[in-house]
Amino acid sequence: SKDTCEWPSWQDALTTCHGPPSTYTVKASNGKGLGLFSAHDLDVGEIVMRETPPLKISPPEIVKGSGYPMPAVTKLVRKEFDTLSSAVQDEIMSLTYHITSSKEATMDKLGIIFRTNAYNSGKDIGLFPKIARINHSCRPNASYYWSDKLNKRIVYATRKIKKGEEVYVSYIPLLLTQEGRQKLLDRYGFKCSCDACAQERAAQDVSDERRTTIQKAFADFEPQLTLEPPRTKKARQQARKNAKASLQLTELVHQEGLADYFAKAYRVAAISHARVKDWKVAAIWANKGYELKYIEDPDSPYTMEMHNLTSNFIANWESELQVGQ
Ligand SMILES: C[S@@+](CC[C@H](N)C(=O)[O-])C[C@H]1O[C@@H](n2cnc3c(N)ncnc32)[C@H](O)[C@@H]1O
Repeated sequence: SKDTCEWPSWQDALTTCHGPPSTYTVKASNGKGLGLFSAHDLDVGEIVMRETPPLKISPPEIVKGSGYPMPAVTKLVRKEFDTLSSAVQDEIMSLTYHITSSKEATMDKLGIIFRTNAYNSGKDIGLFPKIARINHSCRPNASYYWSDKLNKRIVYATRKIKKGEEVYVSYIPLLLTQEGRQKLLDRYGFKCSCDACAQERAAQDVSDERRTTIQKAFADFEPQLTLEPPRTKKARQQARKNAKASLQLTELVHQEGLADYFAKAYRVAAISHARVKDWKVAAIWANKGYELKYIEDPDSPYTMEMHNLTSNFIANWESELQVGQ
């Protein structure tokens, strides 16, 4: 029997196939080499795939200004690679890679494959040959995180994904203009042709403007995200302004479809409303943030923070209702 069964015919195959249905297929993606496609409809938070890295290294020290030293990384990777089965070795050697200079053409291809496809995974750097087939989008429909506990990288839907739709993650921070994003993607050796980058000029300008505004708003909010109540009249006025602006921020993030930043915006809205003692609205946003983060990792510090804030705000809201009775 196979480990997984092909979707959508897995139901017919149930009598002969004892593995779970496969949740994705890998096939050609227009202009992007191979890509990963969902084999069925996925809701927000549903898992696309989970993968244990067959190859992991504990990285050497970073050289200031130039990152990890390639010769040392390659040596470590080669040592681990030699212990793998030939099937896994072949899978790794079939991954795409990007050479950044003519000097690199003579270097060990394995090191370059590792650089193009590996991810930080806790204290180590790991290679995930299946996840490595996921292409980049500047408006992705999936995200991933590393679970130390499971020793797996987990890819999950951040927006609804239809059966047959390509799954995308982001390789870079997304709160940049199209030009800024392309500069970062140059390192990966491709011109991005995702939905967000392929828009016509006018729509592109609107999108650039939104991302720049969102970036600035997050930075401006950062020092004000404390639960300390405002003491002076001026500070109270500012806090009221902030509460309003936080709703505009969540709206902008939604308009731009940047699901990776939803939870961050909800946190800003929750804390900003708590500072003006609007406990009801604060509790609603904190709970929305909690639900999103719970999907990703029930035990992460962010999830815990949102859980504590939600219960805190609800308690305040309830005591306010009792006083009002
Ligand atoms: C980690 S691999 C992703 C899987 C790859 N398409 C393959 O065939 O193995 C990264 C490479 O995929 C291609 N790629 C990923 N996202 C892309 C995009 N949005 N537009 C064009 N090419 C893309 C680039 O060649 C990039 O170097």
